[in-house]
Amino acid sequence: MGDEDWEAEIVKPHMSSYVPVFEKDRYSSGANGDTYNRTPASSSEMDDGSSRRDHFMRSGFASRRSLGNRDPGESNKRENISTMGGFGVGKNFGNRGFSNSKFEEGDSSGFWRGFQDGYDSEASVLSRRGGRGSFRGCRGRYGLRSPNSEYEQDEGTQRNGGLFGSRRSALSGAGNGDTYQSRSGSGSGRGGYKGLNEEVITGSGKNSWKSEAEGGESGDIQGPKVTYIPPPPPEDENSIFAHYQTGINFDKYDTILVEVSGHEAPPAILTFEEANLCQTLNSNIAKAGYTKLTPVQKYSIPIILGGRDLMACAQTGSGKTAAFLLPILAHMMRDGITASRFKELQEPECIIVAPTRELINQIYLEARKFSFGTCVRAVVIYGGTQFGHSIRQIVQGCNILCATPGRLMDIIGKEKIGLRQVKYLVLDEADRMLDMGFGPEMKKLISCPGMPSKEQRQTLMFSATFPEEIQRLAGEFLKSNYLFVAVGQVGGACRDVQQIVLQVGQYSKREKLVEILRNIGDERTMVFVETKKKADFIATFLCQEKISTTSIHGDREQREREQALGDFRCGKCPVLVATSVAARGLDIENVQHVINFDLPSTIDEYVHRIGRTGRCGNTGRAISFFDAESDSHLAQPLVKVLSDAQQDVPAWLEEIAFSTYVPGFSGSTRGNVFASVDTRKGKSSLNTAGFSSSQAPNPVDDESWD
Ligand SMILES: Nc1ncnc2c1ncn2[C@@H]1O[C@H](COP(=O)(O)OP(=O)(O)OP(=O)(O)O)[C@@H](O)[C@H]1O
Repeated sequence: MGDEDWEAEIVKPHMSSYVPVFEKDRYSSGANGDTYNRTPASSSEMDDGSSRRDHFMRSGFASRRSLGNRDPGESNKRENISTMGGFGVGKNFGNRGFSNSKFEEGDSSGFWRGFQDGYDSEASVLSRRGGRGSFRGCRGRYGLRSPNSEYEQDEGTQRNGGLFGSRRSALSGAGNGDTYQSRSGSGSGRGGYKGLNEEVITGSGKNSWKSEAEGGESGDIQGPKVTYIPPPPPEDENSIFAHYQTGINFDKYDTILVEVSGHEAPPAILTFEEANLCQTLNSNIAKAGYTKLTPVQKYSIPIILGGRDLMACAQTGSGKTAAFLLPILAHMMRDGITASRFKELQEPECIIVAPTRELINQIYLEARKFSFGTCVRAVVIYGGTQFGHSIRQIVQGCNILCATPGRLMDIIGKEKIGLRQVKYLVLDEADRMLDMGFGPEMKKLISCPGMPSKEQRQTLMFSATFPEEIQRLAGEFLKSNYLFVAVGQVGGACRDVQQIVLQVGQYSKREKLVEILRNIGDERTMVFVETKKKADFIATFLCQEKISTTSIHGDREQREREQALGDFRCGKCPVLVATSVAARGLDIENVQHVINFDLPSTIDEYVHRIGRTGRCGNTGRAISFFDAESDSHLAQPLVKVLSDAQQDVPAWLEEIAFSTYVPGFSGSTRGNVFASVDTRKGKSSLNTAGFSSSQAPNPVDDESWD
């Protein structure tokens, strides 16, 4: 089958908005590509299976402390993969996929294999390239990713920036054309490097964060100008307050154990009335359909109202957004905020940052909802949209600025935002915001001229996962007496999600996926894959199978991303194929199923992904395809997550976990199943409001896992 035939064969009868572009050039670029040699992650130091199992059991497999350990040996091994691959034998996608096989052919020799090989080749090529992305490692100690991941490719490019070097500087300085964006085309085609999950990274030198603005969004790397202007948010009250129903398990939230650590935590509140919010806020809360506080709200609201810094960790879908928005708005109302008006330089009182465009937009809509009828004006700005549009939104007035990091830094560089008035800095998905991807940007933000010091502002961090390393980094942003709220287990999966893990080899995945989706029928389903190309491929494949599907990933234009999300939300396309860009935060009504076609590289991402279902007391189901060849490093943490969420653990998964178990590592690497609670421990005082209570300080050691 020639290239033309291939293009003709992709029939899209059920595609609405999703129009993948299969450019032959893109897929034949693997001519010199090298194979990524998947390395089984079992690297136990023990030879004998039974003694390994004994040791495994003795070492307390069921205890968090042992389970959380990631094998550094494995980490090293995985780090080296790209290097190995770099000298491996190349396979050409074009030859194997297009020329020799038809799309419908068997998995082992057909397109699928060709796609995989071509894809892997490309990843290897990227990771080998000199200068920018020459060596890829794990995300510090807490970010193992397979080398073929979208994230990893980006990460490799930014790695030269060093742990807290400038992501942008690192990208822009090299000046060679051998960049990710030069390959990936559409979504990042405006010339900027599309960093991590979402941002366009441009610029050069020490003031590189100014360049997106000054260079008309393309900075010093040439590319088309971004002209996309997102549609305005709904104006009618019904749409603003549209919400979905809490589920049958909403009341069970009350039984979740909550721990607050840090000194002099204010007592939790049990009702909205106790929060003493102003009438307008109360009315908005009622219109939003909130009658009862969720646990994270019960604890966080009084803490924030009391002016304290906060790090809060609560399960996915349990209302963290309102937990910070409501008290911030209450403060603003109480302090008598001045109504926004047109000014060239706006000085917002609150800045909220989140890692992805869709998520920050969602937070903005929530802020707009809760501030309805007040003089507080929320504004959202994010990459992939016309820069001038962002500026126009801001100059009209801005009390709460919701932004993705890249666009925020650019707008600050353009001097449209002054930071002197900032009283609240919120990092949603804070562990993501502080990791090596966005950490440098966040550090720059807090050291920008005018930004009040941490003593003078209130800093709030929220996530469902909080690795210990990240908690330690967070200290730089927070006052030393910050409070730590842990609802349930830090990093634990939501119990309302039924988790099923199936052992499926990579060449059987498509067939299994179709089988499952046919059984599911029209129920909304998110299918997660590891790479952008695979997202395109699987979406196309499903459409060809007559399953209405759309896709979202970082190579799609922002317009397409929003259209895809819209089509999924309204049910026009009940299947959304997504990369990690959609793993965190997205709150979409009626997502009944999450399918991990590819498991993510870290257990945290798994927790976030499956949290797209089973939200707000509703139930959901997550099915994960576990490929023993590539996913064995996840076996241990997966067993832990499953058992802690009281899910069935397949015997075969336990076996793999046994066989890959390596004793003797302390629980502090990113492979941890969970971070412990508050890394400061020893200052712990549990809540006094009825869930559990203990004033006894805990020693700072691994025992804090329990
Ligand atoms: N007290 C409440 N009563 C009813 N619904 C609520 C309440 N609090 C939040 N919700 C709703 O629950 C849903 C999930 O909330 P939210 O998106 O804030 O969760 P989250 O904890 O931030 O999740 P994630 O970890 O995935 O980001 C939203 O639709 C929100 O409007």
